[in-house]
Amino acid sequence: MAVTDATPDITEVGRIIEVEAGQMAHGGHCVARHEGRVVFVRHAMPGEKVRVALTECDPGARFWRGDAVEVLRPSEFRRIHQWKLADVMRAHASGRPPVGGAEFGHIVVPHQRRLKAQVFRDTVARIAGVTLDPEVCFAGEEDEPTGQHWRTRTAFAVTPQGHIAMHAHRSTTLLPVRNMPLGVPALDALALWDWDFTGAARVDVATPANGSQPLVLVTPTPQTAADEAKLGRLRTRIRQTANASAVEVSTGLAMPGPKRHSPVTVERITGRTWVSETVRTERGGERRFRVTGDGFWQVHQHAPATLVDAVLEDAQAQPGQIVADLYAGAGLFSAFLADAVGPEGRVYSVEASRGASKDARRNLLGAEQAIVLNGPTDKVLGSWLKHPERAVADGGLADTAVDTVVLDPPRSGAGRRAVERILALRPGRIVYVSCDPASFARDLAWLREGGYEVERARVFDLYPDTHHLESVTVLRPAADLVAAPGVVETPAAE
Ligand SMILES: C[S@@+](CC[C@H](N)C(=O)[O-])C[C@H]1O[C@@H](n2cnc3c(N)ncnc32)[C@H](O)[C@@H]1O
Repeated sequence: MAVTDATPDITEVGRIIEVEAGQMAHGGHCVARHEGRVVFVRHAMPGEKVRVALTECDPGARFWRGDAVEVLRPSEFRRIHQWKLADVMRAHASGRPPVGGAEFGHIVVPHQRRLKAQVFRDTVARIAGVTLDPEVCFAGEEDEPTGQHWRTRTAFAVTPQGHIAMHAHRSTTLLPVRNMPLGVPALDALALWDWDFTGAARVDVATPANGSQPLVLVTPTPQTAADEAKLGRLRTRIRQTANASAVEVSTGLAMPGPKRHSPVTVERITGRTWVSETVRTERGGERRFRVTGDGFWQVHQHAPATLVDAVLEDAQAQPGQIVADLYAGAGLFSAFLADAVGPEGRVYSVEASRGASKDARRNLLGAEQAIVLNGPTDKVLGSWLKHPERAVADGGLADTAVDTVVLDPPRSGAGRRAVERILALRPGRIVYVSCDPASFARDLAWLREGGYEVERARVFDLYPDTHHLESVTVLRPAADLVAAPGVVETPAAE
């Protein structure tokens, strides 16, 4: 059943064209041409000949979009999509769109990784003007996993009838779901498809990788939030269902603040408003973290340990050094970096979200060398540059230099101002963790203009069956570097 909330204002949607799929591009689509026009084709693979159902095809548009719904000449790396609702072939045959979020499910996993590395290389070369040859890594120990059962964080929309659902790609169409194969098994065990979420707009689920108590966080619709009787009914239904559940589960309401950017308030219904995560690393030992309901946590069950090991390896933090961990969330990297620099060193854990900084303070308890600074990165760095003498007790640098900057910004990247301020600190090493190759490439171009060069780049497949990728790149002042193998200048796009 598809619940369509809006009809796109496009002509000829659904028309079938035949194309040869070209390179995989950032965003998860192959670039193809039809009668001189570029068509972005999802669910295809480079080199395949496919029939495409157009999903956006305004006659005046520079490019169109479509889904490959029939394969005339398949790639040797194609497989049958393992998630029926996300499989475009079966969806098309039953007259509905596929759910978004598993657009690489038709590709065998090792080839998904090759394509992600190629997308990273192409995007960085086009935007930053440098060709990086990244090492390709993945999370966990499987050599050739199915690509499923890895998500510990999942967000669902809610239909007007109160059922959890997912959106079709670039659409307001809601598709109710009865399983979520990318989720860890604990997600299916909750059977959220049988809960009644009437009055809710969104449901966020955290199913911790260590198997501890999951948390279901329900965001009411604005109408429900404004009506105490409706909100009360939603609360009661959630409490009764959670209490009757075979699985012990925490539940809460995520209440938006009065203004658009006000922080969300998490109200407990059952259990607790946070989850516990355990991160077992090779380089830094094991630590436990507390993450409040709406706070950021890496999505893949093995991502926290994988990224901590990568950051520790690349940062090479030494006892007594000063490290700035920017966009630090609940203090994941800060905690391990604090152990690496020891009591003589210092780690500044800089994070904009108040809730995440509160978690970071708890997670870093006992590490006197870790200083949590709550505020936007560019503002914190701006105040360091303006008042370099400010005392450590006041969040300042006390006239000391920053040895290493680790940054892990959101999808939009760090942006010009933050990059300029990182450059002004002149760290000996910058470790850039990114989940978006385009914003990373834009920031990288500025870092290179500022005199830094890439020493090493790695692409991590932390989002199997999707087009998303994570990268970890180390930069050092160009003067300190002998040209790294596999880094080649390419002309940047205008
Ligand atoms: C990709 S997450 C990384 C969190 C952490 N490094 C981890 O791995 O758990 C990005 C974090 O940046 C925070 N953030 C977003 N904009 C920010 C800004 N301008 N300054 C500081 N933190 C910001 C978000 O709240 C989020 O916690």
